[in-house]
Amino acid sequence: NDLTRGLAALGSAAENCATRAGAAGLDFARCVQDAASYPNFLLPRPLFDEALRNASCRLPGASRALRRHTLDISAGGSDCSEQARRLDVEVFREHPPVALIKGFAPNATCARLLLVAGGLDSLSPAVARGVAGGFYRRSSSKNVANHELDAHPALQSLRAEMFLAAKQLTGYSLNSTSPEPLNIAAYRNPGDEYRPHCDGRCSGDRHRPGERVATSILYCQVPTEGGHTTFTHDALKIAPSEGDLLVFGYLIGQTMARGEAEHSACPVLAGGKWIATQWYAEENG
Ligand SMILES: O=C(O)CCC(=O)C(=O)O
Ligand SMILES: [Fe+2]
Repeated sequence: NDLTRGLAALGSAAENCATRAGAAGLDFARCVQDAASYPNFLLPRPLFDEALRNASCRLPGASRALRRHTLDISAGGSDCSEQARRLDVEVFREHPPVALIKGFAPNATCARLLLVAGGLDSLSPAVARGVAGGFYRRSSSKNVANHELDAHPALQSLRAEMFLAAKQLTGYSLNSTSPEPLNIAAYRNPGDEYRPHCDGRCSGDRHRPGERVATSILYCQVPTEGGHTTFTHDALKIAPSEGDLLVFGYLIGQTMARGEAEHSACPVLAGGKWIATQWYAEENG
């Protein structure tokens, strides 16, 4: 029938376009749309997004950075000394930004964070779209309350540095006085994943003061196979190392991005993965 044919066409168009999308400038979503003459088959939008996302997960190798630069951040240490750090940054997209900071957090900081969170066994099935442990988000997670985090100088400065880095890499003014809690998430079983979604409102309309505009993901454990973070609409496939921090924003001028904000965690194929996600709200709320 039409749906089956449409899905097959989408799938192969997506594979095809994803392989070619390594070349800068190719609009992956547009390529798939044109090749599969979507929406002629009248496929629901989520199926289109699924096809894009599955193709981006199956891309051979990872995306290459457009450019690299260094970032100097200095968060006041617990002894009030200024500790300046110079970090290597890989930029994968300029607007809205997607950038990976290499070696952001040492192993010991991740270990401390996990200890404070109560260990991986204390996490509960993650909730997405109001459903826990569902098909949409197969992982487990937990929020670490701000007062728990702030009780540990190493974690307090970890977060201070996250905010500095996120501000500098996005250029947004972010609310650091009342941050959202840090979210710990683990993908422990083969097939665990987080299907394509947006962290904020990917509505394409004018942004509202004080709403969520950026995300950072600290990768504390990366799987040996699979589990990449992908940006569905431009076939970006990020392959971080342990300790790296991914920062991405979803504002285009004063407008909330749409497809550019959509991302996913590909299914873990081997090994385990755990991350710490910080969501950032704009300052004027
Ligand atoms: O696990 C990932 O790579 C993505 C996680 C994510 O999208 C989130 O925590 O909002
Ligand atoms: Fe997300």
